[in-house]
Amino acid sequence: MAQTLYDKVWNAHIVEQLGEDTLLYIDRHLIHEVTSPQAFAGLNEKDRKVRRPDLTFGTMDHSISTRSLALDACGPQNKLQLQTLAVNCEQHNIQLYPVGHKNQGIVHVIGPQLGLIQPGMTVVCGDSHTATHGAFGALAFGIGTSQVEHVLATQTLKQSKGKSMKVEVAGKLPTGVTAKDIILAIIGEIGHAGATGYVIEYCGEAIRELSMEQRMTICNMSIEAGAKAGLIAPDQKTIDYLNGKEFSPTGKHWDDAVSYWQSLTTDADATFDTVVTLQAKEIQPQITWGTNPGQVIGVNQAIPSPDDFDDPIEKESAKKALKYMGLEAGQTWDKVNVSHVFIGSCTNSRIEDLRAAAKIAATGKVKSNVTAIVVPGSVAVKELAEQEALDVIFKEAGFEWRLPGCSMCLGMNDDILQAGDRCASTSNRNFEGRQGRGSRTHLVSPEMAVAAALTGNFADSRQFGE
Ligand SMILES: CC(C)[C@H](C(=O)O)[C@@H](O)C(=O)O
Ligand code: SF4
Repeated sequence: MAQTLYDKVWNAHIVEQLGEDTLLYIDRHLIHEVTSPQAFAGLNEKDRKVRRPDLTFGTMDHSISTRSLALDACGPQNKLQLQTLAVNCEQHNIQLYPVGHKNQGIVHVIGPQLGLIQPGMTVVCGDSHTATHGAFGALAFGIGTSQVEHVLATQTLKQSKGKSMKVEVAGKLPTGVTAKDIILAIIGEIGHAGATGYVIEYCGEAIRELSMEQRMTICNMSIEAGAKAGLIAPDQKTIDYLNGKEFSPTGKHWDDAVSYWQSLTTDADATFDTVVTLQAKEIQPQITWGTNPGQVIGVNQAIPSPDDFDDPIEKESAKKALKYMGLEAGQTWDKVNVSHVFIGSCTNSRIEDLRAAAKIAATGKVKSNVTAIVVPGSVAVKELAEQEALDVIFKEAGFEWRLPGCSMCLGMNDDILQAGDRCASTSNRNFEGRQGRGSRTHLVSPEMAVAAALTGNFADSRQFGE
């Protein structure tokens, strides 16, 4: 029978069928300080060992400071959480990349960067943005803390199979429009719960043309459309990206792996439960105006009115969102001033993001009433950016250049906004209070974030030219 990529990866990992559910083998388990302590406590209580410590990798990312390497820089609670991760990894023989290690960074940035994520793998992490790794054609999804314990103990996980959705982005993307704009436009189209219960496969010319890092930006936000996971079939770009990475296979293993990876495509006659098609040429730089990622419009569109929505729930939600965001129907983006700009997060903190941002930053200065920070996704990204002197460009333009971590994406450290602050943010969530109580988040691409920093309001990044 014809199979989708999702079917192929799923079927290759079935350990046992348990009624409606399936016990899946897990190839890679990533852990961080926030969702692992209770899982380890559970194991320790029952005197269990980690079944495959060699398949488990840890990093510190959420609760760390972006100004100091000291574990106590963000207070005793954060320090305790970080130390607990270190003790657990030590005790269970798990490779940890703590603050100060050359491999440290946001969990979804370091996994791919180290070659830990390969096509056809099952990848889990106690973190909803694990979907990022689907960019490699790996079935990757976030799990809860009790499931983290289950995977640590057994290297398996009970799952129910999702429905399949094909999202095709046809044709070529206009110049100056980015992967972030594609995924925001997709979520705008299907809604923030539009893919609930589905695994999405992204395809079409515009997706094929994206680099691996751009594909990660797309898959990263699958969860923001409600999807269980997002996938992109591996191709030559995937193989080239993985070639020579620290944990990539070598020699004969590499050749065998590559021929397996090349089989990981959806069969031509396979069918999906739902198909959505977008025309790439219609996508323009996107900005969220509301408090979920589906409340998004193009930079040249005016803020909508609740009356524009027929659905009573959407109408009400728009009304509430506009109030919270302090916006008025009909307002144009050039009239919306920002107080903060955040470039970072597992969506947009990789080297290509920083290069694209720096190119625009080089053309001007951050407005004096705007606080703008750049937080690289990992130590490796930071070092590469510094080799390329991107940090110099950012600092000369008036941006702060920070240490790697999740930072202002969710403010589990001291990078927090105050009530009423308005932030152009390259992250992935814009719900009420996400970056601090009462703060207002607008999700944008790195290019659009820099454009907002330089003008003090939202502006079309394409006007900054080549
Ligand atoms: C802290 C963690 C559990 C959380 C997640 O699962 O996504 C965080 O990474 C986030 O982005 O909100
Ligand atoms: S960068 Fe943001 S979205 Fe990504 S893992 Fe960290 S907190 Fe979650």
